Formats: sequence, structure tokens, C-alpha cells
Amino acid sequence: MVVVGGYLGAGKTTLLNRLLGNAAGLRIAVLVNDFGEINIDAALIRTRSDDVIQLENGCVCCSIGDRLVQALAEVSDREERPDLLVIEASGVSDPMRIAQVGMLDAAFRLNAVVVAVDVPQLQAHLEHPLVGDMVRQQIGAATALVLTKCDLAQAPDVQHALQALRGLAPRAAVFRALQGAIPMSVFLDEADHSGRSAPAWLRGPRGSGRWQSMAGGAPLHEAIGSFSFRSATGFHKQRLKQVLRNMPGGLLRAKGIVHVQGEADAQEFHVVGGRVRVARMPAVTLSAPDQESVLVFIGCMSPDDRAQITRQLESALAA
Ligand SMILES: Nc1nc2c(ncn2[C@@H]2O[C@H](COP(=O)(O)OP(=O)(O)OP(=O)(O)O)[C@@H](O)[C@H]2O)c(=O)[nH]1
Repeated sequence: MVVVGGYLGAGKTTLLNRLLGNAAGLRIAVLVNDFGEINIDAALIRTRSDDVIQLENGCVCCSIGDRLVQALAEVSDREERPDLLVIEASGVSDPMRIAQVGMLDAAFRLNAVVVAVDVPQLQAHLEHPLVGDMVRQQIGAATALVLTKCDLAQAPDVQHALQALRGLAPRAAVFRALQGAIPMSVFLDEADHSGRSAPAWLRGPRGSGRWQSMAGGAPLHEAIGSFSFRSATGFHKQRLKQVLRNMPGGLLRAKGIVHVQGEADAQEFHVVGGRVRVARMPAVTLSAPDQESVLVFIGCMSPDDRAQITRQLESALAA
């Protein structure tokens, strides 16, 4: 079992897709938790849909923990067990908690807790009053840290990130990934839990583990919400990009699968740290919804923010 964690938009699904693309001959089952009410990540995973178990609308490390236990039992009860189970945590989950739950099932052995770190955004994430503690805890849970998006960062920023990470997870192995490429051995070899790569939580007694990042005294998950927008009418691509570039400040992440006027194929879009990317979905992705566009917005948004986003999206629909 491998748990893949890391903050919203850090590059977890990209890592997973790269692994699946390089895994010839290996049977890999994937368990995907997405924070939003629609599991966009499950739709973006490039593998046979019967190898993907979806857990949406909550966070496996707390509110839907029972469903994680059930899903693990479902995999361990299979007649033909997979060679590897990869659990992709939602971007606001605690990978430590997920690994602890997984280790309670004797059918699984923990190979690694791989945590993706968005290098260009790391400093902003660590300084963020709401999510800073959560990002630190995610990093601290890692046996392997994967530095993503170094292609978008200046060399001094990469050095600063490395320095910060050494302080937060001194025992984790560190890899740089361009578009999710890291050695397969990170997923396949059992981490040396007594040695260099083991974080304190694996070596010491299991803690109570409940995700306790606080935002102004309220549990983090109560401060962060998500909402979705669906439409059977396609979008005007440039107008949609314009809307996505002008999101309210409380938005932390947006993603989805959309249909745009004049393009036969579905497009996936990502908004991370103010960057907007809209690109054709690869043909190997199986579960693009038919003609319906599905968009998910995650953040600390007021009802006014949500109403404004909804109005703007409606105005970006193709007439
Ligand atoms: N330039 C660049 N972009 C990357 C890299 N890795 C991932 N991305 C982009 O980052 C965005 C988010 O990547 P995802 O893999 O969906 O991130 P995630 O962590 O699964 O996101 P959530 O599940 O929402 O938390 C996408 O637009 C990716 O193409 C990289 O190495 N370089």
C-alpha cells in the first residue's frame, strides 16, 4: 500500500497517472478520495474504471473514515488481490491518518507515504493562516517528498523549498518530478521504517491521529467548503478561461471536466495558485462525462462568492 498525499493541486493525480502509465504487468488498484461532492480525480485517472474505488464528498481521514475501512476490506477480500494499492488522499486530508487506518488491516503493508509538494506555492502555503499547519503536517507525514512544478520555479525558490522541507521532514527521501515522473521503486520498495526514511509517527506508537488543524478555533474542514456547477450546454472557451482567471480570493482550488464550443473532445481544467490550465482530456481517460460539464470549486467562499461564480459561469456558456 502507498498513500499519496499533499495539498490541493500539488500534483497527486499527475503522479498517479505517471505510475499507472509505467506499471506494465503490475495490478494496481487505486482508491481516490476527493473533497468535493463530485470525484473529479477519479474521472482523471487513466486506468480501467474497475480498478478505481471512489470516495467523495468528505475527507477519508475523518468524516468518511468508515468508508475507507470498508473500501480497504473490499480490496483485501478480492479473490485476486492487486499487487499494489495506491490511496490518493484529498488535498486537505492527513496522509498519516490514512496510513494508520491502512496498517490496521493485516492484508496491507505500508510501502510509502508519498507527499507531493508544489514548489512555486510552498512558501505561500506555509504562510497561509488557514492551511499552513495542515501543509506542515502533510509534509511531516512523508517517507518520500516529491517536489513538483520545479519547471515553474526559479532555482533559488527550489533551494528555499529544499531547506524548508529538510526542517519539516528531515528523514524523508526527496525527489524532483517533472509532470509526475519519479522512480517506480518509491512506490514498490518497502520503506525502511526503522531507518532514514521513517517519520517519527511510524517509528513511535500510533497517535490518536485525528486531523486537528484549526482555523480560528474551528476544525479545518468546517472552514473549507466546496460546491459544484453542472451544465449540459457547452462553454465558450475564452470566456470560461476569463472567468477562471478572476476567482474570489477565498478560492483554493478549482477543477473539472468541461465541453467547449467547437471542440469534439472533453477538456479538463485546473485552477491552482492563480494558474489556469485548460487542456484536452487524453483519450485513455475513461470516464469523461457525456456532454455534461462538471466543475468543482474548493475554498473558503461566502454564499455571495458562490452566487457570483455561478452567475459568471452562466455568462460563459455558449449561446
Ligand atoms: N508545470 C507543471 N505542472 C504540473 C506538474 N505536475 C502537475 N502539474 C499540474 O498541476 C495541476 C494540478 O495537478 P493534479 O495532479 O491534478 O493535482 P492534485 O494534487 O491531484 O489536485 P487535487 O486532487 O485537487 O488536490 C494540473 O494542471 C497539472 O497538470 C509539473 O511538474 N509541472
